[in-house]
Amino acid sequence: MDGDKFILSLDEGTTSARAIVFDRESNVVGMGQYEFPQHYPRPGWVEHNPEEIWNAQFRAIKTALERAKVEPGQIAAIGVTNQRETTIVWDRSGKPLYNAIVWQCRRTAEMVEEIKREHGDVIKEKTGLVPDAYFSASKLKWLLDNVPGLRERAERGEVLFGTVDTFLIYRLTGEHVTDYSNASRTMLFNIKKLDWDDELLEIFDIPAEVLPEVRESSEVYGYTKRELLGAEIPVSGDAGDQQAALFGQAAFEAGMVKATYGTGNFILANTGKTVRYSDNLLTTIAWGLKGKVTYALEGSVFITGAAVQWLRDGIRIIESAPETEELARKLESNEGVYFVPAFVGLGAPYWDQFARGLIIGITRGTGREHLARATLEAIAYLTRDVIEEMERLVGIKELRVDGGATANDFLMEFQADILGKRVIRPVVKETTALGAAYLAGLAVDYWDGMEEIKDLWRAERIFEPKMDRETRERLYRGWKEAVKRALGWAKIAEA
Ligand SMILES: Nc1ncnc2c1ncn2[C@@H]1O[C@H](COP(=O)(O)OP(=O)(O)O)[C@@H](O)[C@H]1O
Ligand SMILES: O=P(O)(O)OC[C@H](O)CO
Repeated sequence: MDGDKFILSLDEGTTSARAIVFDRESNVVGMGQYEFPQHYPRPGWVEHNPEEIWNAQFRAIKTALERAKVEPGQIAAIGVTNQRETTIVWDRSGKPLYNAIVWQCRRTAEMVEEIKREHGDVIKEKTGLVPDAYFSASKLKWLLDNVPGLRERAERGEVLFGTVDTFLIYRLTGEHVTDYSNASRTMLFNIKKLDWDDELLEIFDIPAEVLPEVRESSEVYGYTKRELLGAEIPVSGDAGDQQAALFGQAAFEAGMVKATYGTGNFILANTGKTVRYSDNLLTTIAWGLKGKVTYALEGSVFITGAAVQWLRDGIRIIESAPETEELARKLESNEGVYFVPAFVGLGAPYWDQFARGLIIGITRGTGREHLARATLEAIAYLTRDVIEEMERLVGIKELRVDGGATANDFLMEFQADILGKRVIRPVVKETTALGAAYLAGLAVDYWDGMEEIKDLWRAERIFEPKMDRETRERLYRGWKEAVKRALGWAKIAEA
């Protein structure tokens, strides 16, 4: 292929939209990133304005191209990856009909509790998901039931639904599509039959007219409208951000595991062609590629890096996230202080919508450094909770890590210690964007195949576990006790 061509990856996350230009060796050639506002109309509700997402994303594209000194005509393909589950409805002109309901939003928690009682088993069997307000189905039902006139318009075929990938691809190309990995997070998609499921559509009362077409994660969906960038570029990669990160880590074989440390932590284990079920983990589609679907087990931890943000912006005991490392290293141990950051309930493996945060073990000598250390340790414990559960089903040798908080060496060392496993940090930290770039590039033969991609992956640093087993287990027992005390708290407090 042409030597001076590049791949543009759009990584639309929960708090910011990024665009990255990659070259054939998977180097970052240019990047743009813009935050967009978070809207909290009521306690526990989280929304984004789709126009604000689009504007941030489009500006990021422009900035990335400028910084890379690359013309749109030099882009061989575009890949899209996104915060998952977040639900948008728009009309055929591309105009949003309500704010996006974000994956973190809890407005449908009660609705889901009710649906779960009657249909929990069938939902788990067909979608691989644990019924929770986290997924798109209840959010879409809420919109159809609460936005005046929306259901009638939807039944007339005037309304399009999608996760953020679908919205962006619609704006870029005019095509109404999603990929298997994103569809598998809606709670409306049958992950074995690989199709939207009539029974689930009935349970959630969703008219099929609103649904996008589901495609593989690596194929040409359409071409960018000329008026946007002055070129018609193939959009040919689409995957949910966590699945894209698994791909970007070149975790192509069954048993390979990655953890992404961002706002939350998302731990995914490739299970190959096998659909594996676990009571407390999600079964999800990793990607659809060249006629084959790869599955994964996932543990979604809702709040990890967000707890570090809370130290900074909430109780303001630090000025920047990296400061937590310096503070944590001032102590030899947590001295019995634990922090369970269950701000929005707990996800995997506890799935308790009513858990709330707690800090326990405080004495007169407790200071900032204890809180900083307890926050970082909590991230590692929450990750171990998921890995323990995964190990019942798949053998795990080591953990590949990525995401903003992996810059914290104390956290990485403690993670290796508390897992008793190697933790491997790759050279390219932008694994999510890279995964989407790979998917896009493979579809247009920019890269030859998975073998070439595997060879591009490089470890930057390996963290070996150093803690003795007894200490590790003693500390972890303390964590489990702290979690027990956080469970169901919202209900207790209400009563
Ligand atoms: N050095 C650090 N130590 C601990 N946490 C960090 C550090 N740097 C960033 N973080 C946390 O990582 C998160 C940002 O990571 P990022 O991958 O950009 O997340 P997202 O894509 O979810 O917005 C923030 O929540 C931030 O608090
Ligand atoms: O925006 P991120 O990177 O925190 O990812 C969010 C997840 O996709 C939610 O499922």
